[in-house]
Amino acid sequence: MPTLDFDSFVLAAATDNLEAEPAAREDADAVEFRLDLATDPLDQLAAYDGELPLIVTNRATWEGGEADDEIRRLDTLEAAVDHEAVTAVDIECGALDGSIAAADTNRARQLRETARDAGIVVIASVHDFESTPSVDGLTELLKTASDEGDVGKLAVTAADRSDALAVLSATHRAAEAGWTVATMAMGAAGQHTRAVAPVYGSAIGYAPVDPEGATAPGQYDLATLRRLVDELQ
Ligand SMILES: O=C1C[C@@](O)(C(=O)O)C[C@@H](O)[C@@H]1O
Repeated sequence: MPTLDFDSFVLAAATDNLEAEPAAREDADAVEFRLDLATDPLDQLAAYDGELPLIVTNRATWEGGEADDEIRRLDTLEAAVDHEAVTAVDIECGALDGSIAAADTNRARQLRETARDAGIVVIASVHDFESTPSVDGLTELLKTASDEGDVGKLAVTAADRSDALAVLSATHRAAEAGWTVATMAMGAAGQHTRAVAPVYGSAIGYAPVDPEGATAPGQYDLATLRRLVDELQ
């Protein structure tokens, strides 16, 4: 099973069903397994014998996902990082930096250390499903996220081209500063950033394994994102 260091771009195929992994092999470098959307996620993991390394995500409801019990959410994530196919774990930045009052910050930090001890990359993520902050605001968020994780990930919602451009500018600034980041603007106005942000240094892109199963607004299908990224790089 290859491990990924995120020094070069990683295309993650998102799914709630690990049995679909063979369909992603041609275009993806990894699978993002969305535990919060999956049925029996730990059983699926135990049965996983696919080729692609896994990024495990158990997205909290307070960050746009479906995992609503914070203790159970982190327990499941901790059990998941034990699997040998797991190369990275996504932990919401708000759970790590204490900015979400309800989050069990200590647990999340403990999980981060457990993951690092096991050689697993920590992706500290921030999502904004409403809007796009200013370039300075985005840069600040990327700084915090990349301080908290090995990769700082930021997905915001673009209403127009200026928002999309702000995401690209902040990505460029972050890469120039030497931070490892992953960025994208969600929504139709931001769609092209999914292909273009990697040119400015974004280390991860996401597309659904099943085109009907998008995990965020504005995602391209997997083959399209692979082709666009490869052509622009
Ligand atoms: O954080 C991200 C990025 C994402 O929200 C996107 O916009 O493609 C998709 C999610 O599955 C993933 O966890």
